Amino acid sequence: MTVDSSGALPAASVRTQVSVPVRFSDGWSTTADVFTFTGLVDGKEHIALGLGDYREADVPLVRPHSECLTGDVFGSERCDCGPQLREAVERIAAVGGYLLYLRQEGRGIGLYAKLDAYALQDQGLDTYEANLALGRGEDERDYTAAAQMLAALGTSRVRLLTNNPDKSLQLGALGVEVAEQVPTGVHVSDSNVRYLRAKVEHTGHSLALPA
Ligand SMILES: Nc1nc2c(ncn2[C@@H]2O[C@H](COP(=O)(O)OP(=O)(O)OP(=O)(O)O)[C@@H](O)[C@H]2O)c(=O)[nH]1
Ligand SMILES: [Zn+2]
Repeated sequence: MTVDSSGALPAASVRTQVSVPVRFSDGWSTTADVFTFTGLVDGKEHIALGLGDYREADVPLVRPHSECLTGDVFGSERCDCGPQLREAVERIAAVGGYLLYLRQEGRGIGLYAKLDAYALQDQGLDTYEANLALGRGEDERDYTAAAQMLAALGTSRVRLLTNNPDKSLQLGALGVEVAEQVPTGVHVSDSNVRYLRAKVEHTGHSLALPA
């Protein structure tokens, strides 16, 4: 986590706000206000989507979603990212809030390293062991930029849409008041069940999986 010596979050501000019509392949559609930022600590091009009546929401529903090119864009079934993203956009639009699309591919190790980790998983390592075998952390994500984005959007209190306790802990430590951690659905398949089980065992994700 990155805060200055006074413990304050470095200031960021909204750079651009632009309206984008969104339509998923199943036909469901909405309009999102897409926000870009200046001053984010890691210099990455994270975006926020304002969905539904986000301006009016008392405590907005917020999902910090880590980028997964294979799952979000190509529909890979090795993970649950694509269905979680689809679910999150609709649920947030229903009540008002933000989807933070964070450029933290591969839990922060990047796309090529994630694919290297997949190759190691095919030899028997689990998703966390594979990162370590590559000389990387199990999970290298830092949510300072996410906290900056929320501050820039004028949001200090959120309902956090996640099963990942580390997202709540880190954002809480960065000054975001997490009024509630709201679980996402469990999108389990034969292809991703090992990956989901490893999340429960290694990082305490709140996921009810079949025995
Ligand atoms: N290193 C690595 N990253 C993976 C693997 N499978 C998926 N990912 C990445 O894991 C991240 C998943 O992020 P999120 O969808 O925010 O999921 P999460 O941290 O489990 O938390 P919630 O979904 O909010 O409960 C994405 O960045 C994916 O690219 C893997 O096998 N190895
Ligand atoms: Zn994924």
